[in-house]
Amino acid sequence: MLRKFSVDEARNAILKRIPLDEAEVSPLILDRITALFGEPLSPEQAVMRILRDVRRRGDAALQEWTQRLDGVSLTNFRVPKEEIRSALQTLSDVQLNALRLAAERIRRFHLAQPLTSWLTQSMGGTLGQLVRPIRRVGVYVPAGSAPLPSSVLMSVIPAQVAGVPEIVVVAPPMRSTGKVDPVILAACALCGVDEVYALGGAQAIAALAYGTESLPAVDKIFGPGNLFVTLAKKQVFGTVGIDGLAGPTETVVIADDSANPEWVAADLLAQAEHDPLASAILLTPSEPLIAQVQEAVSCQLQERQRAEIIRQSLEVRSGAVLTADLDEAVALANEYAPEHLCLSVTQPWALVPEITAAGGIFLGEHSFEVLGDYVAGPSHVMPTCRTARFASPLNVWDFVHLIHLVALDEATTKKIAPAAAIIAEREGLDAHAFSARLRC
Ligand SMILES: NC(=O)c1ccc[n+]([C@@H]2O[C@H](COP(=O)([O-])OP(=O)(O)OC[C@H]3O[C@@H](n4cnc5c(N)ncnc54)[C@H](O)[C@@H]3O)[C@@H](O)[C@H]2O)c1
Ligand SMILES: N[C@H](CO)Cc1c[nH]c[nH+]1
Ligand SMILES: [Zn+2]
Repeated sequence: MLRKFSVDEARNAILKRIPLDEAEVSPLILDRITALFGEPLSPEQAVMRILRDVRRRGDAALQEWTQRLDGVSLTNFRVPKEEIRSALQTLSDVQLNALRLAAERIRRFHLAQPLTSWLTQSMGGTLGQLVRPIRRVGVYVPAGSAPLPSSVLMSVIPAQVAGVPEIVVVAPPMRSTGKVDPVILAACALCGVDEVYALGGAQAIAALAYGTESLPAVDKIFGPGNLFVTLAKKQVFGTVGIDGLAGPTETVVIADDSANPEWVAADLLAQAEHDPLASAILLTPSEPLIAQVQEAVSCQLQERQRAEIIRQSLEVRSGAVLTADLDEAVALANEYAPEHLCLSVTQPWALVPEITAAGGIFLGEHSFEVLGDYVAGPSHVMPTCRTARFASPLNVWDFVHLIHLVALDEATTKKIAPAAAIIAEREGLDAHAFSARLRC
């Protein structure tokens, strides 16, 4: 059931339930942690334990955590290259063509993002910035409750467009076989990735960050994941870079009377099926629409295969909120800063100038979010947990870093060095001032 909230109720309930905040984590998750770890721990503490252990004991710890959390006993995590290549044969032509179409559109979108080094001679001598791809990156591909080959494409292709030379993929092993799901391997093969490890959760993030006997560390970690993956990325930041916190999916739909309630309901349920911690919120000034969407949700839910997950996520971080008007809906969305913001209103473009925080905006009923998940073109790896207030969706700039270049000529040096000396003296840094004065 999609519950109805006033704006104030929503602010005090669904909108403040950010899963990274320990107090807001559902009791179900805490119970499972207690069962797994033998004592009550916060998700953050549980993740810290796993990270420390992998850092200390390398592959032995990976084996133990993979057994405990994913239920399989592995001694070799690297997927043989031949297994990656032959996974392509497990796909039907129709599936392969769909992935190819997605890959092509994702590549074209990212090729349109300019990555430019530049030099200027306008400030005396030469100044500039060099764009350098990151040398070795790790891409996490979720597969705990569903294998997401689309996430391979959405991270690997921007990395390739940026010119990253070494791309490593990690994905949890399947409980049934201990292997990475062939559909994930097929997506890797399609992109030409041949370094893949059967590792999931916080243990995979630890291996990428610290390195183990079998997995050389990377420089930066990318990709979406559940609460544990996201907390692990947050905790290893500094040892390695991370793209951001692309955790449990969030969708906000702003709708008016013109919206099709069936479609709105379908879009909310689509994201709610990702995770019990996913968030699916309708913001609308239309009371009749809320009733119609509630009805459509209840009806569609009966047909959905992942109804149990959807039910949980509708309980925790989801609902329909009655706003005074569309302006209030936009203001609330800006406060929440959702990963996806869908505008099912007659004039979606009119709202865009007012939107200040969201991972991606989907305009009109024909730009529904599921297209963004797979085939629209932009990466579906997007900021969650209110980080869209300051973070961006995954893009080619995430895979490079800048190096500044300073090559001043003598005349310019003589002109500006005295100012450097004066500032240094005021800072009380005598050796700096001396160095500058020597050149004046
Ligand atoms: N924001 C984005 O861009 C984006 C994109 C795609 C998917 N997602 C999100 O990715 C997530 C995928 O989650 P998933 O669970 O299906 O797969 P996952 O691969 O992210 O996580 C599975 C792993 O979590 C670990 N784990 C599970 N329970 C644990 C526990 N109690 N303690 C410690 N570790 C535990 C296990 O090691 C397991 O391998 C969803 O939340 C989905 O919404 C986000
Ligand atoms: N909705 C997810 C992003 O939050 C991406 C995804 C992958 N597969 C299906 N959906
Ligand atoms: Zn999705």
